[in-house]
Amino acid sequence: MDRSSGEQRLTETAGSPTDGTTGLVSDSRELEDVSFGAIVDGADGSRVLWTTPDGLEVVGCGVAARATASGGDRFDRIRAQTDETFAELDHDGPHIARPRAFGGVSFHDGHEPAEPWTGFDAASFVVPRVLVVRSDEGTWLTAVGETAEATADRLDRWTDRIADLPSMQPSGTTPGIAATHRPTSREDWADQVETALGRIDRGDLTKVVLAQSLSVDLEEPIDVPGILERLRRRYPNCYRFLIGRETGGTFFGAPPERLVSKRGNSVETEALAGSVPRGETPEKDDAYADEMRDSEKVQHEHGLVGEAITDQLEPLAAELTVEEQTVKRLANIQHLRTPISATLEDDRHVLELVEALHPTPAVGGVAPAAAWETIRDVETFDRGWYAAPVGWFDGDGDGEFAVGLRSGVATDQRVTLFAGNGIVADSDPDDEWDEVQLKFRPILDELD
Ligand SMILES: C=C(O[C@H]1C=CC=C(C(=O)O)[C@@H]1O)C(=O)O
Repeated sequence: MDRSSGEQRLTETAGSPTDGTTGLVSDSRELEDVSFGAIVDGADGSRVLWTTPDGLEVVGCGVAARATASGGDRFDRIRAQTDETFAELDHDGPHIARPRAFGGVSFHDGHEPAEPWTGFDAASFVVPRVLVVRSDEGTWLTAVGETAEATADRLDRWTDRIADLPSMQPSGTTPGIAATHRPTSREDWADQVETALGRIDRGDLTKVVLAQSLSVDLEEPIDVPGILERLRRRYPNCYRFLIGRETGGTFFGAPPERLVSKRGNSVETEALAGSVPRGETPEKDDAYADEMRDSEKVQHEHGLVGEAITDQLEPLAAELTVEEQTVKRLANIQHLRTPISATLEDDRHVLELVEALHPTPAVGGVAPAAAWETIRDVETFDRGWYAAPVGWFDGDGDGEFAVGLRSGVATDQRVTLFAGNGIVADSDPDDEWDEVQLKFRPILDELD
């Protein structure tokens, strides 16, 4: 371990990240099992964690290459930078352990990083210097450096550091809540929903997702890896992510919703919209689920999401399948879910699909421009990276993105949480308020 500072921190600061014009070398080594929480917990500087409901887990530390962009062409600009990085990157190791770029984009393309989003540009990805990947193909350590020697040296140092870490990381204790602040009061919310309903009534739009933020002052510094470990146990069928910046905060969450995954020409996505609580007994649980399935309002709200996704994918797909609707049950809430898969007509980068799909009406609305305008007009906080794509891609343009929901951005002793709900013609402000509060719960419950 690097103990030069006197602390047992895993720093990865040597050298400056490449801008894509100098080549990189990466190499991998198989590891015994290791606590991913302990790696992230011990890391200083840039760190990422990504886990999927189907069992892929990745942590990354340091920055071998970085791509940032803002404005309407941010996706193209990220691609241009990372295409160059990956073209110059020579990987020696199994495919599962290949270097990947992790990051995300902001909900609005005009985003400017300001508190609590300091450090989070409108689009930003890093290829970490060190990656640890766990899947059914084993656990692998990958190091990335400017030369074969630097990479081999990094691989040796990190093998030793990781061997010193505990193989089980305690999942920690809650930090305690000192105070909460709501930029959106109940009255503000009722007004915002009424404004949206007025626009829906006028025919400007049919659906808009309105959101709220909730700032929480903590009694102790937050332990984000510990919270994510506890969320793993309580929400096993959700993604989990953490994006920590050298300066600025840590964005993290446990989203239930896949935006898109792409491997070769196979694409998987889903419509996830419509919410009811869990029942206290199996009978009440089923009754809520039936109520959601039978609700014309919820089916309308859900159907708009499926239609928008298929409209976006159809021009790119040789084949498109909309599967049967199901109910996705999480520990505290149930959602309507329709899986959608496609075979692409031509070779595409996953970022092209992300750009085409974001924002789906599960977080934006229909028509998109009118929904966007309504969100900008009525919301009283900065969405930042909330409800926006977060995930990874590789040098082949394959990758996976979740929607950054059930999420928050943390700085030392403050965390700002976000949650929203779809508003359609029959929405009632009080019911919508209650559903939004349910969506704060996954992280809020881990704070106190
Ligand atoms: C906007 C959120 O949830 C979306 C995903 C599932 C169900 C939703 C709903 O019922 O409105 C939302 O579309 C959020 O969690 O902040």
